[in-house]
Amino acid sequence: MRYTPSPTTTSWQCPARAAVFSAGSWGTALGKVLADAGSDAVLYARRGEIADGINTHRRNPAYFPDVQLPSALTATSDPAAALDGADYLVLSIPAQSLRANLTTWAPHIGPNTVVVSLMKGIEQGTGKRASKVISEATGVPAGRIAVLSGPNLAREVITGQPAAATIACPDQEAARRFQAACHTPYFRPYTSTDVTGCELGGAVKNVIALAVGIATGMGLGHNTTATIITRGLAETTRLATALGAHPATLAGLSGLGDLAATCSSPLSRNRTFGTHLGRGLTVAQATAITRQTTEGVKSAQAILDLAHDHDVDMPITNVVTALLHEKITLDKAATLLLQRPPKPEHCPRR
Ligand SMILES: NC(=O)c1ccc[n+]([C@@H]2O[C@H](COP(=O)([O-])OP(=O)(O)OC[C@H]3O[C@@H](n4cnc5c(N)ncnc54)[C@H](O)[C@@H]3O)[C@@H](O)[C@H]2O)c1
Ligand SMILES: O=P(O)(O)OC[C@H](O)CO
Repeated sequence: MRYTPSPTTTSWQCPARAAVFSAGSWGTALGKVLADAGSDAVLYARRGEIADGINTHRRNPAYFPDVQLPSALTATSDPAAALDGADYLVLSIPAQSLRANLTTWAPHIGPNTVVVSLMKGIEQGTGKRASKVISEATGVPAGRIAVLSGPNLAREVITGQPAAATIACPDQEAARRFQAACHTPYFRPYTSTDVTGCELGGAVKNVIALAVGIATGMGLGHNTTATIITRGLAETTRLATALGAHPATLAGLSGLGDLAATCSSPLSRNRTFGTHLGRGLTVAQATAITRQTTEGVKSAQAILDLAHDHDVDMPITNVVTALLHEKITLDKAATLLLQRPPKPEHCPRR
């Protein structure tokens, strides 16, 4: 039986105005969530034809041509117009392009606008999480920077299938307000103050999903993928807690929840990219057939550098990074993981 979402209710409606930058997969899906929650949502689209498609035909022709969008979700190609009077700036662009884009957009951010990051990547070269990049590039204080992360495959969310997420912000009131702005009968956000755990759970799960994809592409079965997921969560938790995260966050929606969804779904771009590698494609070949943002490919080295800086052992991330740089073969990757020295299952750093 197909799941049919119940009609949108008005019980959580709030008159917030949210500007979502930009109109890719997750931006469009979260824009619809905000509109369905009763918020006034506007998408910023770089390409005029996408904004036109949304305003005229209620469709995003590039990302979800088959999905009808609500009339409360509008679009513009003018960043200043999108940000005019916005209570929230919701950012959903590739993490590596964040700093440069914010330099252009920052002058239009209002003095009370809360910036919400949906991004699951770590900046190359600096090892910085999106919230830190936002604070540096815009001067917005930490209390006005939130992160939303969880098991949120965009196509499932935009078609109204039930999902939940974590909204983390040092200012609990700001998190609660954004929770109200995006709470619908099919999308249930929880609040947290653990921004570090939330962001690292989201970024590292992409690398672990690459590893699961590689194993799947090599024809390996569920014991192998379950082992990668479990040990992947262990190394994610080691890194996140070394950087100050609460361990419970990694067992929550933005940790285990997202890891489970991403590692098990063919909708995941990271898992799919890994599958291509596992089937023998080169990184260049896999990149050429991947049209959308695959954060794990760009963030793996930065995550590994962070781990080295904090003396944390991340064997799966290490092997995935070596494969992405074509320093080892697939056979060597399996050997490297399985022939590590024996150790107890639970160790804080190793
Ligand atoms: N798709 C999902 O299911 C999903 C779910 C949760 C989180 N995320 C995260 O959201 C972020 C965005 O992912 P997505 O899936 O929407 O990607 P996408 O590839 O579908 O869309 C990316 C968007 O960013 C824009 N963009 C691309 N390069 C840009 C640049 N250099 N400067 C400015 N804009 C640029 C594109 O025009 C597009 O609107 C990623 O960090 C991803 O990890 C995605
Ligand atoms: O398609 P991916 O691999 O970027 O994953 C999408 C989301 O992060 C799942 O929560």
